[in-house]
Amino acid sequence: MPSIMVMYVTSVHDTEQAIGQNRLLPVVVLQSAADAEPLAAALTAGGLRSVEVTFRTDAAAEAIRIMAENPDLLVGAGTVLTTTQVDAAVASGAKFVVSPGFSPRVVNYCQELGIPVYPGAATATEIQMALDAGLEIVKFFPAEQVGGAKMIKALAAPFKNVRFIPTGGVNTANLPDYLALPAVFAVGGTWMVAPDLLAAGKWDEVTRLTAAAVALTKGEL
Ligand SMILES: O=C[C@H](O)COP(=O)(O)O
Ligand SMILES: CC(=O)C(=O)O
Repeated sequence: MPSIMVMYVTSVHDTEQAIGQNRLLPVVVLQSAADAEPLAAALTAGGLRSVEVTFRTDAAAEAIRIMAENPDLLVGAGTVLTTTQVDAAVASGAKFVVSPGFSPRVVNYCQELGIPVYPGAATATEIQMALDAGLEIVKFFPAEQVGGAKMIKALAAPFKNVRFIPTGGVNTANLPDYLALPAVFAVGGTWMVAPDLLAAGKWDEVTRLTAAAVALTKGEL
């Protein structure tokens, strides 16, 4: 095996620890890589250790590269739909890959590279596909629209070892419903990194919302 494999295998544990520590995964859509550094600083100041930067914009790869330089932040790539994007994410220093749905091609490729991958699985069939691929942590997207915390609770009954990262429509009002479920590994969302906040460079507000969300995960609010 190439030595790069050893590096990634080590990082599976580190990755899960970093995401699981906060149980919170901000989903970032950055229009400009120039915002990557202040955003990383704002998130870590709010107490977060992990972030997903989506390939929904052309700035993604460069933003990941810049944010990955922050030693306090574990940076992953989101909205990864192709193996070409996996390559771009890895080259930029992404430590994990997230997809909205289940693509055997993307999953297989990530596994070949040894980079942790969290594909979307929102039905029993998709969860079984993930299990067949040897995965037990999946994205659950779009969470609120497909049944929310109740749906996860129902799916967790037969799939006892599966853990979910619900994303889509989560906010401070429904966050506690998700966090109350042991099957929820972490909760994803944009509310602390809303596009209008990023566009306006409101980094203090990003930190405030992040800190409030982190406090919620700790049951402090
Ligand atoms: O994966 C990202 C989703 O689009 C989440 O967005 P949202 O938290 O604004 O619903
Ligand atoms: C929705 C999601 O998880 C993603 O875009 O990666």
